[in-house]
Parts: sequence; structure tokens; C-alpha cells
Amino acid sequence: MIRRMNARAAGFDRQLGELLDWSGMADDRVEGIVREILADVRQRGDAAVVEHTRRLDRLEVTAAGELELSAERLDAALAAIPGDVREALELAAERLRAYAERQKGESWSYTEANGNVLGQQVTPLDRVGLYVPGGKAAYPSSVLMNAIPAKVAGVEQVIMVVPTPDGVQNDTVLAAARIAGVDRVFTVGGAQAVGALAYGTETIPAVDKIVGPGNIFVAAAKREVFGQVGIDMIAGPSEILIVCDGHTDPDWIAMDLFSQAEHDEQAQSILLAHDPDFLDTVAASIERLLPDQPRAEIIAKALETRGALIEVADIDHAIELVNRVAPEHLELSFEGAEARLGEIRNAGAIFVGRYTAEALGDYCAGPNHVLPTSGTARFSSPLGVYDFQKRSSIIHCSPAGAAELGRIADRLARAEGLEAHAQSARYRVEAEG
Ligand SMILES: NC(=O)c1ccc[n+]([C@@H]2O[C@H](COP(=O)([O-])OP(=O)(O)OC[C@H]3O[C@@H](n4cnc5c(N)ncnc54)[C@H](O)[C@@H]3O)[C@@H](O)[C@H]2O)c1
Ligand SMILES: N[C@H](CO)Cc1c[nH]c[nH+]1
Ligand SMILES: [Zn+2]
Repeated sequence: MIRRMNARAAGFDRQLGELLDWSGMADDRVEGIVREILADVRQRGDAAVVEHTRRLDRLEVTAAGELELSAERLDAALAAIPGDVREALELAAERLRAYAERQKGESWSYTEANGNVLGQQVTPLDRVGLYVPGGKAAYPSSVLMNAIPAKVAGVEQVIMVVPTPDGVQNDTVLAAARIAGVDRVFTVGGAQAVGALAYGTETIPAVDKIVGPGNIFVAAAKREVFGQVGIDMIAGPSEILIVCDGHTDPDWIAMDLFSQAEHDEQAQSILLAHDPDFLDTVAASIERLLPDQPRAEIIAKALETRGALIEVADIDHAIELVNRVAPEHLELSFEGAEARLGEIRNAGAIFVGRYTAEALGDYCAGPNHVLPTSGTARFSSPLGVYDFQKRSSIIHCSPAGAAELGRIADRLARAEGLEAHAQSARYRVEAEG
């Protein structure tokens, strides 16, 4: 049921284009719904948030204050989850923090001979909104992945929103929020949550940037409020692309393909290998292992609609395709993979060697699992501490340095016909004599 393709066959480029095409972006209907909710939240604040939450998540609240969870509630969640899960969350958080610490950008400056000081000052964002999906599944790991880099960057207030349909709260998500140091949590989701974070209401504070994945309503709302606030990215369905030399256990490869396919019917799992017999063996592993998977239906649908086992000429050919696809996750499951790393230009995260299962990166390796999807790894990067920091330029002129720059600026300003600029610069030149 997973399609077979040959990258040397006529028409492959067109087939590949069709395979990669993802047109799941919000349509006019979704955009209309989202715009109405956002406008309502902007105009009526808390009242609108409460109304939409009652309507869409069937939550029995009468005032926005009831949407906030107390610190005691987060502590109780942490105490309620099984000890081994708590330990795993804490270990993962520690590893994410250690990695994030290395990403931290620092301020810098240098002094010129004329005494001018030039530099860049790095500051954390003041307040960030973290969207945690809660409609169909809960992702405590995503809470850690989004909140930890924000805290490492020095963001003072991380405000988390999470829908709790029918009032059902997920203790593991709340425990992860507690471990990651989230400051405030509101049980609100969808476009109304994004609107509240973007515009602010009487109860929910406006933030500087909204991060975190969500469904089509959340993605459309984030796109709509961009400009009013920053956003991280618009994430599409999960993707994995594996390059294998035919010597990795085919069951391992099949399960790695499943690991992303189980996220979503729209997820994309692709294997590239030069040996057609190996592709047959992996296809057989897929057939055998799939029925026992709890999410078999989702996996089957994803593999059928967007999955592929592709025969390539050799590793060089595979690497050329990798750079065209620009996958979210790339597994290099072949001998000598490390030596080829420099040739990979486009990929969100690269998992090197047969033992490096992508799933390890989803939970605990250290790097972030929020990654560019749908080919956007050509121009964007994993979520990181840098997404929660901004830079200000520093220019501090000495009298002599101002005179030197003033002469250059005077000429350029007059060439642009901007006399006030020119005069402003000349004042400093004249003051120096
Ligand atoms: N890329 C990643 O790292 C990553 C991680 C976790 C989850 N995800 C993705 O996030 C998504 C989560 O989606 P979800 O639905 O489970 O949760 P969600 O929290 O994103 O969406 C639930 C909210 O959608 C709104 N909504 C639902 N139907 C609506 C309607 N008809 N009109 C207006 N609003 C409506 C409601 O307000 C509800 O609170 C999935 O697609 C999942 O694959 C991605
Ligand atoms: N693979 C997902 C991002 O593409 C992240 C995730 C969360 N939980 C498991 N996996
Ligand atoms: Zn995953």
C-alpha cells in the first residue's frame, strides 16, 4: 500500500512534485471563521473569549478568571503523574536546557581607532505566548520544546494556553508546564486563544510573540495576527525522509517511517535506497508490523497518500534528492554518514547513523522538535533560543568619530536630497573643527 517509485524513471520529477505537494493550508471558509473570532476577541475581550470557549470547547465557564489555572493546580498535576513519567520529563527538560544554553546569543561590541563603539545588544522578549494543542491529542514534549528555550533566553513571562474540551485537563501537559517554568496557564484554545494573546484582554495579557503548533484554525489565526505580534512558524504535517544503504534492520526502518506517519493522516514518510530488494524487505516489514500498531489506521492512510519507497542510483543521488525535498527530519542510515554531513544543505534536523532514531529527537536528545516543514528548511531553522531573543544595534560616537562619519553622511545625505540629515551630521563635523 505504500507507493514504490524509481528516481531514474521518466516522469519522476513530476511524480516527486506531486508527492511533496501539501495543500492543507487554511481555505476561505476557515479564514472567514478565524477572522470573525479574532475581531470579536479584539473588540469584546474576555466576554468573547468566554463565549467562544463555551461554544467550541464546551467548557462551563462564566468569567475569564476561571480560565486561569493556579500554581497549586500545576503542582498537583506534577504530583499526580506516574513517577517514571515525571522522571523522564525532568531528564528530557535537563537535556533540552543544556542544548539551549549553547544557543544563547550574546551581546558584542568593538571600538574603532577614532573612539567609536559599535555593537549589538541582545535582549530577551518580555512576554511570550505558548500555544499547546489540546483538541485531539496532548503533547507534553511540545510544552518542554517551546517553553525551555524561551526561559533560557530570559523571557520573564511565558503564558501558556491550552484548550480543555469538556473540561478535561491533561495532567502530564500541566506537569510539563510546571517543570519548564511556565508562568501562567489559561485553558483556552483555537483562534480565541491566539486572539487573546495577540490583542490582550482584561484577563489574558498581550504577548510579543506566539509560538507552538496547532490545528488549521490555530495556524490561520497565527498567520492573521502576524505583524501585531511575532510568530515562530506555520508548521505543516510531520515528515521523515530516510536514506539507507540497505544494511539497517528493515524493521527499524519501517518503525521509523511509522513514527512520523502516526502523527497525522497527512504526515509524510519517505525512504530512499539503491537496492530494490531492500525496498521489498522494508515493504514486507511494514505489512507485518502495521496491524499491531495502536494508530494503524492513521499510519496506513499517511503511508498510502503521502508515503513512498524510492529507488535511487546511489548515496550521491539520494543526497541530491534530500536537498530538493528539504525534509523536516532526515535520517542518514548508512555507513560513513558522518563524512557526508557537509553535503546536506536543506533539512530541519539530521539524525546521523543507524542508531539515531528520529523519535529520540522528538523527546529527549536535546535539539528542538519544532522544525521547519513542507520544504521550508530551505530558508528556516529549528525553534531555538534565538527565536526568543532580539538584537538592537549600538552606535556610540566619540567627538572625533562623529566628525569622521559626519563627512561621509553629509555627502550621502545630499546625494539623496535629504538636507536635514546632512545638516545634522555637519553640526558634529563643525563642532570638532
Ligand atoms: N509540528 C509539531 O511539532 C506538532 C506537535 C504537536 C501537534 N501538532 C499538530 O497540532 C494539531 C493539533 O490539533 P488539535 O485539533 O488536536 O488541537 P488544537 O488545540 O490545535 O485545536 C483545538 C481548537 O480548535 C478550535 N476549533 C476546532 N474546531 C473548530 C471550528 N469548527 N471552528 C472554530 N474553531 C474550531 C477550538 O477552539 C479548539 O479549542 C495537529 O494537527 C497536530 O498534528 C504538531
Ligand atoms: N515529531 C513531532 C514534530 O514533527 C513532534 C512530536 C511530539 N511528540 C512526538 N513527536
Ligand atoms: Zn513525532
